Amino acid sequence: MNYSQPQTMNPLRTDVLVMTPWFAPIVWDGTFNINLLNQQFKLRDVKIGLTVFAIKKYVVFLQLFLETAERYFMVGHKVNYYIMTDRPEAVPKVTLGEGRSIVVLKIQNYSRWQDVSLRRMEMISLFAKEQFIQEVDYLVCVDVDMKFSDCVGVEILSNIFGTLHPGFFRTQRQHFTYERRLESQAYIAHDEGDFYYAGGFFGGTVEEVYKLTNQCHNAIMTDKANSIEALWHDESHLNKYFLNHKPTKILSPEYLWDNSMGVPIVLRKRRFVAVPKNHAQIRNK
Ligand SMILES: CC(=O)N[C@H]1[C@@H](OP(=O)(O)OP(=O)(O)OC[C@H]2O[C@@H](n3ccc(=O)[nH]c3=O)[C@H](O)[C@@H]2O)O[C@H](CO)[C@H](O)[C@@H]1O
Ligand SMILES: [Mn+2]
Repeated sequence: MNYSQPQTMNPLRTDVLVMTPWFAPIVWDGTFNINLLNQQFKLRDVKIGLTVFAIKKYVVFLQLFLETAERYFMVGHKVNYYIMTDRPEAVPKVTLGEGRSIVVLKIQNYSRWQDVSLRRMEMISLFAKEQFIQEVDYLVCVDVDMKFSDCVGVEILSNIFGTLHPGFFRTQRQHFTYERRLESQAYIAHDEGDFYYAGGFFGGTVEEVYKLTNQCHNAIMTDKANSIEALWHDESHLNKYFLNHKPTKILSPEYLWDNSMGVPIVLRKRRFVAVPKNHAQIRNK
C-alpha cells in the first residue's frame, strides 16, 4: 500500500490539541489516514453496532438518520443498526448496503423525555450483555435527532471513546455544565474535569460500553432513590464516568456539531450534525 510518509518534524495539525495528557488521540480531520485504518480494521473483519433510540415522536428522525448513515457511516464495513423503539411499525424501510442490517428492538417508553434519555443507559447495558456481545465487536451510541453529513469511519473506534461537546470545547473547566450538587452521583468539583463530553455520541468495545452504561445506570438509580436528577441527565453521568475512566480516544466536535454554533475555522468537517427540532412539539408527546 502506497501512502505518504509520516513526518516527525511536521505535525499534521498545530491549531488544535491532538493528544490528551494520558495519550489518547483526539480525532480531527487531517490527523489520520483512513485508507490505512480501513485496511487494518478490514483484516480484523470488524463488525460495528450503531444504537439509536426512537421513542414516541422521535421516530420521525429515523428516515434521514438512516439514509445519511448509509451514505457516511462505516461505509465498506459490517454494520448492525440497533433501533430501540416503542413503535416498531414506524421504523422506515431503508435500502441498505451489503453487510448492513437493521435490528428493531421493542422497548417501553417513559412519559418524561428526561427519563427516555436517562434510561438509554439501562437499555444499552441490558442488550449489550444479552445480545450485542454476540453480534458485534464495537458499539457506537448516538442521538437520533441527527444526520450524517460527512464520513464517520473506523478512525473513531477504540476501547472506549467520547466526543467533545460542540458548545464547550474551548471552555475552562469551572464553566462546564457538570452536575455541581454534592448529593448527586454525577457531582464533579470546579477544579476537576478534562473535557465536557456530549451525551449524544460515545462508544467502544461491547465490553467497555457495557461497563460504562451499567455504571451510569446504577448511578442514575442511586440518584433517583435520593430524589435528585442530574442537571443534564445521562450526559452528566457520562461526564462523571469519563473523569474516572479516561477515554482511550476522543472525537473532536466534527463528530457532533450543531449549526446554530456557526462554523469555527478549526472545524474542517461537520460529520454528524443536529437536526433542528421544536422542543414543545416533540418532547413529552
Ligand atoms: C447531542 C447531545 O449530546 N445530546 C444530549 C443532550 O440532548 P438533546 O437536547 O439533544 O436531547 P434529545 O431530545 O435529543 O434526547 C436524547 C435522545 O433520547 C431519545 N428520545 C428522547 C425523547 C423522546 O421522547 N424520545 C426519544 O427517542 C432520542 O434518541 C434523543 O436523540 O442532552 C441529553 C440529556 O439531557 C442527552 O445526553 C443527549 O444525548
Ligand atoms: Mn439530541
